Amino acid sequence: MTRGLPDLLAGWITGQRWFAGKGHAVDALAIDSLTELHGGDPALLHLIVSVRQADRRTRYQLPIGLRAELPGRLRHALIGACTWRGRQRYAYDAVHDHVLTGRLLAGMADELTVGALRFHRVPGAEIDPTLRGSVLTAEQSNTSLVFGEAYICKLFRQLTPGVSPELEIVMGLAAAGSAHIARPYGWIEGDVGGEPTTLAIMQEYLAGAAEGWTMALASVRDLYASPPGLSAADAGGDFAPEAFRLGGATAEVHDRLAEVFPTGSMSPREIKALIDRLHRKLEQAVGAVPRLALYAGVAAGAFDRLAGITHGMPVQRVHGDYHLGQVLRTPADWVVLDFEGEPGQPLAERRALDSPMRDVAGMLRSFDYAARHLLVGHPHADALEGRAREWSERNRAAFLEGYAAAGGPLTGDDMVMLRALEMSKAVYEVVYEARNRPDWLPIPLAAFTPGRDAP
Ligand SMILES: Nc1ncnc2c1ncn2[C@@H]1O[C@H](COP(=O)(O)OP(=O)(O)O)[C@@H](O)[C@H]1O
Ligand SMILES: O=P(O)(O)O[C@H]1O[C@H](CO)[C@@H](O[C@H]2O[C@H](CO)[C@@H](O)[C@H](O)[C@H]2O)[C@H](O)[C@H]1O
Repeated sequence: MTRGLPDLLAGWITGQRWFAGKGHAVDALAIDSLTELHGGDPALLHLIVSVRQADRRTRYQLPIGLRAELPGRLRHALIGACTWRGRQRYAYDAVHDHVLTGRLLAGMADELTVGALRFHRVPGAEIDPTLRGSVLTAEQSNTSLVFGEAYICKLFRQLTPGVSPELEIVMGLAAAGSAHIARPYGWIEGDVGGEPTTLAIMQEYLAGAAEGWTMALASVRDLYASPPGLSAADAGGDFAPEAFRLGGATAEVHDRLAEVFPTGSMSPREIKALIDRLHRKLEQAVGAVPRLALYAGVAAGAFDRLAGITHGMPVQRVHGDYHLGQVLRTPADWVVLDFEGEPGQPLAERRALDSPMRDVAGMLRSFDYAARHLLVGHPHADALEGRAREWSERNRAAFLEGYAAAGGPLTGDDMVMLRALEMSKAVYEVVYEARNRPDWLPIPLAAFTPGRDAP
């Protein structure tokens, strides 16, 4: 059997970008399920493992390759040597081996069931099983494989039992003919904790598209390099027209989501519960990042102002983790990716109806990130601070204008909700950056400026 494999994996998993428990020791790693997707040499094992860290248990999906000899092209993916069925094998991260990832594509094309894994093809979609897969090199919470510039297949790393909100939403929006999503082709499902669970989703790969984050950064760079005194509007590469258009696309996506999925209203009692929840999350975040205590009053004030909303607020399905890295600009329009909600949150919370301001808040935060991230470690950061603020405010305003122009609601109550949710997102980001990119911590901390109201 897999003697030694759990130990090998426990040593390796903590170093992976997608590992969510950074900063805490791994007490134990157990293999919950093992499916042999391809026998022989190379072999492909599909593992679901549980990682125990103090009182928390997190499940991860690991496609593992096994070979008697490891070719040079796979050295970087090596996990270690182990014994498999009495033979010495090199275990490695199989996502880097196109010979093995082809099995996933073929599984979806042929709608196979292999052991506990069920491969699905979207009705009417044609999948070419011969395309070669390669790993997308992006800063990601998951791992995506691009097959021949035609499809992109996202393998969820951290697993939460249940159908992924992303699959649900992409299928719903595709059926409704939304122009703002990448067409779905297939998905992989397995049982986790006794529940059918989405393990991977494959969509159309938008080969020529530019990421919103990259476009925004190019614009910020242009502004920083322009002569002093030139405004963001006059410097080359102004992003505001794109921010306006993105606001419009966001309102259209919200509109479609409200059409396809249930909607509701958040009562004043539920708003009170939301205020309590936001305060609780703030306290937890201060526990995790004590420096946040200095800024917590600004966030708490914004949360408390929600009590002034006396008529309730409309709620619906939303994106949940909306930022510039989740939108792609194709020649035609903006396309929205990754409807997963905040990674690591319980599934019920990620699927719950919420204020569409949650997404508007996420994107406003992202404009601030884009403006400020080049200042991290910059020798002239203080001198550029004013320009960062100008860029951020200009693009935040343009986004809101585009949102409102396309029918997105932005009443007084919406703005109060927006401010509270923006503060809540910044609190989340403080914890996220402390764990993943400590150098970036000043970016979300700068959000807690007293009296700063959206935009
Ligand atoms: N359909 C697509 N076409 C082209 N690139 C894509 C597509 N979907 C995702 N990407 C690229 O992959 C990156 C990560 O995708 P995402 O769904 O956000 O993964 P994660 O949930 O792991 O963050 C995106 O930022 C984008 O650059
Ligand atoms: O991996 P996901 O895309 O689902 O989201 C997580 O990682 C994001 C970072 O890649 C993080 O976003 C934060 O950084 C972005 C720039 O890299 C910035 O545009 C976002 O505004 C900021 O929140 C996201 O919060 C996290 O959930």
